[in-house]
Amino acid sequence: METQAHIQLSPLENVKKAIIVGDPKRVDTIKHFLTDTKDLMFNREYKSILGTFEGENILVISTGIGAPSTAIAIEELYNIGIRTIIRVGSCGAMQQNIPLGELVISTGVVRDEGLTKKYVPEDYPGIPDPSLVHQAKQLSPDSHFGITRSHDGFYMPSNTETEALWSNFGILGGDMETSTLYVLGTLKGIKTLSILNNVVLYEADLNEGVNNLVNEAEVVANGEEASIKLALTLLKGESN
Ligand SMILES: O=P(O)(O)O[C@H]1O[C@H](CO)[C@@H](O)[C@H]1O
Ligand SMILES: O=c1cc[nH]c(=O)[nH]1
Repeated sequence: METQAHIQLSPLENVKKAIIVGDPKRVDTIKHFLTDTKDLMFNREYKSILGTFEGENILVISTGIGAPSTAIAIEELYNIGIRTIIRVGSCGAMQQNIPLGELVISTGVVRDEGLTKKYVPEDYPGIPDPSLVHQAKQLSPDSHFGITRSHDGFYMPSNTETEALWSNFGILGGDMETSTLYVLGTLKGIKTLSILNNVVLYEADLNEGVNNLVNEAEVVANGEEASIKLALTLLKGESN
């Protein structure tokens, strides 16, 4: 198989599981949790490494921000033989009871972006692999499980109103890649899950306990670490 145009990878022997992240810097963070690591490629927004977690080979790659670059990554990961993908991402909370650094695990997603509508009609659901959700609930019962929303416009003037609308329907948090992962995953037969670390409180829910910036950074970093450990443990248990 030819090297894939954007991720610049070819099939890797005995590598069928991947973690995707938006931010290329998070690839380096995850590297600390792996052994036998090898830097692979860094082309455009796609930075990749290979490593081992408790005997399991794991590919880690960044997608950049948003649906189009994520779809390219997923298509090309599929082409090189990846069949389970967990997103280790960040989100903004859409409920006031979700503190910074707590995990939101998406059990379904509102497809409020443009790209997946070009693949399937709007009525098509965005859902993860049910067995990964089940295992995540057992491993991390205190995480927030529920529906999330993926969007295209981080700085849209209408964001406050749009988020209030979806918050009233019980949506837990927002990111920009989960819907792409879930829709393409279902279409292609890739097992998927999205684990999101909350980095932004909903509305003005800033309480005094987390008002200190240093403390906030630490709490968010702890959440990121928890999301990485959960993803790696889930991938290790996967029989794919
Ligand atoms: O932290 P990552 O994984 O990039 O995820 C979130 O952060 C970015 C926005 O700042 C978007 O990509 C959003 O989905
Ligand atoms: O508020 C946020 C934070 C991260 N990602 C988003 O899409 N929104």
